Amino acid sequence: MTDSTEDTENTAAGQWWRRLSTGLKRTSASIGGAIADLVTKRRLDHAVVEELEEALIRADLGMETAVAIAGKVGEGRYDKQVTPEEVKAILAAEVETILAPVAKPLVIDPAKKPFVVLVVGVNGSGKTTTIGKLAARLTAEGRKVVLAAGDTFRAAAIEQIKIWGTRTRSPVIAGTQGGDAASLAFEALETARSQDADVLIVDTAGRLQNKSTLMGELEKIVRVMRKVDASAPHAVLLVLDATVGQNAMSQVEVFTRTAGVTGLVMTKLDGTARGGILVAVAAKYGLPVHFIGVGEGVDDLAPFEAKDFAKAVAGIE
Ligand SMILES: Nc1nc2c(ncn2[C@@H]2O[C@H](COP(=O)(O)OP(=O)(O)OP(=O)(O)O)[C@@H](O)[C@H]2O)c(=O)[nH]1
Repeated sequence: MTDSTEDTENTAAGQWWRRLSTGLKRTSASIGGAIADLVTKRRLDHAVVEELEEALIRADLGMETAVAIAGKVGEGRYDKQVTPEEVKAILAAEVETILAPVAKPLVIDPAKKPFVVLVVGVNGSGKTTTIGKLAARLTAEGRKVVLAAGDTFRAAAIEQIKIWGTRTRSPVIAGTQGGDAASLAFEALETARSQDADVLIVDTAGRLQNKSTLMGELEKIVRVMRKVDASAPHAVLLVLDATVGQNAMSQVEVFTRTAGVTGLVMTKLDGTARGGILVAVAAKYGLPVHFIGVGEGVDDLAPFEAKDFAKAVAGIE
């Protein structure tokens, strides 16, 4: 590796770190503020540990995780003066331990051509934006991507996908609003195959209010695509909006049952003080987390990295 490549990589990594830590400011400020308030002037005691537990629960890390982490902070430190930095370091280490096993890249198997990625999630969770960002990333890596505007429920979603298609020079297979999503997915897979595409990304509607319709529609999309490729879809990504907090848990439950989710993307971590929800989801479900989103821009989606995320949540610079 030449020096200049190394520089570029360092800069890119540095830029992402800034985006991530800025994006997670609301979460880290809430936790960090609580830690500073709690331990700056007091020796560690039961009450401090309990208050820390509460701060972690408020940041949506989940009851069990919050209790476990606060317990770790207390271990062997009662009646001692600890610094906020020490507590943040323990917090980051514990969060990293929980997240490391789930931080897994989305691996595009070149033997599957096209590699079919089905994207599911409730309305407004950020599916379409994530698909656009993902298409940008994959095309930048030299892959040929085709997009399927399978959220036929909303005209705006179809338009949005088309814009991303133009931006990333990816063909978009789109029907009309109210059209049949499954036949669109079928047509998209045939087209992607005939165009020798590497990846097909399929958007879907996410009307959670009617679970049986949702289930029926997703099952139909899968069934129909399997007529073209019996192994499709090769990845089913569930897009979760971090701002919904604990509600994300029930979404994971519904979609894993109905859509055979293989991995998660968590968006809008920049818009909430409760980014700890990612930790709670990881601790409970153990599903791979592939990407996180910290903004609306094309560069605001990055592969999920446990150590960086843990440091950002704890507010370590
Ligand atoms: N701040 C922030 N906004 C995001 C992020 N990801 C998506 N958004 C915004 O969230 C809104 C909803 O995103 P969409 O991509 O339209 O969501 P969707 O799940 O496709 O929604 P439907 O088309 O209604 O199913 C848009 O305004 C996006 O710009 C993120 O990581 N951070």
